[in-house]
Amino acid sequence: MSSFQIEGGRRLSGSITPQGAKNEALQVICAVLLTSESITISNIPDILDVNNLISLLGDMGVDIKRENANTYTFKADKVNLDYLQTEDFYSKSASLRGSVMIVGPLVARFGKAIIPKPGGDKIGRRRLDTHFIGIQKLGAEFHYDPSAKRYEIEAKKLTGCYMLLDEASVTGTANILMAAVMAEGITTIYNAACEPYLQQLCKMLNAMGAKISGVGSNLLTIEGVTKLNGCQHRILPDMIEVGSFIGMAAMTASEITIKDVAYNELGIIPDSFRRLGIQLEQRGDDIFIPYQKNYTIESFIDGSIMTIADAPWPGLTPDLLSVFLVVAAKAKGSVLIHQKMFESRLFFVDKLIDMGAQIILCDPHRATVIGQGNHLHLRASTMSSPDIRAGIALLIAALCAEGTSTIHNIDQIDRGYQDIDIRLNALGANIKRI
Ligand SMILES: CC(=O)N[C@H]1[C@@H](OP(=O)(O)OP(=O)(O)OC[C@H]2O[C@@H](n3ccc(=O)[nH]c3=O)[C@H](O)[C@@H]2O)O[C@H](CO)[C@@H](O)[C@@H]1O
Ligand SMILES: C=C(OP(=O)(O)O)C(=O)O
Repeated sequence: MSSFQIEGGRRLSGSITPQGAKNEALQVICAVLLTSESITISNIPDILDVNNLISLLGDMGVDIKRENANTYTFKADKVNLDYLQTEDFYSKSASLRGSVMIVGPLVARFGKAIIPKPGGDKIGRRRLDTHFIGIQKLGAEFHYDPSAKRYEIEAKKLTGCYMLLDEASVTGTANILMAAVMAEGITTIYNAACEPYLQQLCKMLNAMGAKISGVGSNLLTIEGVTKLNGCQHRILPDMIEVGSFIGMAAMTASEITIKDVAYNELGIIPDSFRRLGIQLEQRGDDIFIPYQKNYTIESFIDGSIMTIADAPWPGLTPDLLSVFLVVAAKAKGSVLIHQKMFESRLFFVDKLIDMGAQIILCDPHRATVIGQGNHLHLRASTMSSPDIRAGIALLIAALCAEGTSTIHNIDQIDRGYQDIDIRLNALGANIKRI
């Protein structure tokens, strides 16, 4: 397994363009299973998770043509359902979380799906109840085989209904939506997740002939159709990458421009960084982050200590809290980072503490960061990346530290960040892949 060797203490400068969004790519690539016609998707990021899903679809018999580096055409006219019974399918689909979203399309189109317990980050319990209860409500039957860790789903017919989701699960909403587009009658999904990537999925499905209304809200109404057709779709820039670059620029006192960020789709992300005292300017569809000698965390209006917490969209995405946490260590002032959704995502703070950051892990969900401003001199360290977002946070810390750090297990970073070493080296970083 590869590692990164990072010589810290360099300022970055120049422009960087975010890749296409990983979490949108995983949704819309699964949606190609809903039709036998061709679907062309552009701005697909060249990252491990997405490539694994594309290869899984190829093994299932989907015809895949790579038009250029980031554009693919998919044609699912000969899906081999027998492949779902194989060991190969089991091990490949178990390795990534996004694969669970093949269930909705397969049940909608073929009345049957098999899926192992999916992979993805080990960041706490990650239940799938919302997915399965929703698809069950449409008329599917579920069996979970605990010894094989495998779900089998079958439906003779799917029928639309009203459902109130027990939580606004992102992949759960996507899965149910993809099952419902070809169910008979009307499905109403209340407490639906509504983040931009899900809106993108809705737009793509509507372009394929689906009838979804309420897009962007937490109440989706779907009028079932009997058949969907091909379409063309472009994936949004990755907002988690955009946020990671904002944090990286601030912590390394760099001046950079992040190009073509789809600013209007970033929700509360820019303002949340501003609350840490980080200046950023919208310039057209770019974000300019000026050189800042230091940045000071705001207090709440009543003078109490700032909290940065995640919440379902349009709240702050949980996937950026690790970045907020590391960046706060070099701010002036204190902040409570409250990771409400996942219970094992903050343990990496031990590594930051080893490097010299002042952080108290209050419990698995909360960490208090006492920012040291320019008094913080992080020491280089050797560490291992426990998950994708802790991985990028450690990389940011290493870029800021004095000396040469090593990060092992960088597959976890490659899972979500395309050629991150090459792209950051182009800004002046010194990262070696070893
Ligand atoms: C492949 C993909 O797209 N992964 C994303 C997707 O995962 P995923 O779709 O798996 O995450 P879910 O939205 O289902 O929820 C994640 C966790 O948050 C909890 N929860 C969820 C909703 C809610 O209203 N309250 C609540 O506490 C759930 O219990 C669960 O433990 O959405 C997560 C939440 O944005 C992101 O971190 C993941 O990067
Ligand atoms: C948790 C994440 O991914 P996944 O859901 O694929 O594990 C993430 O992208 O931060």
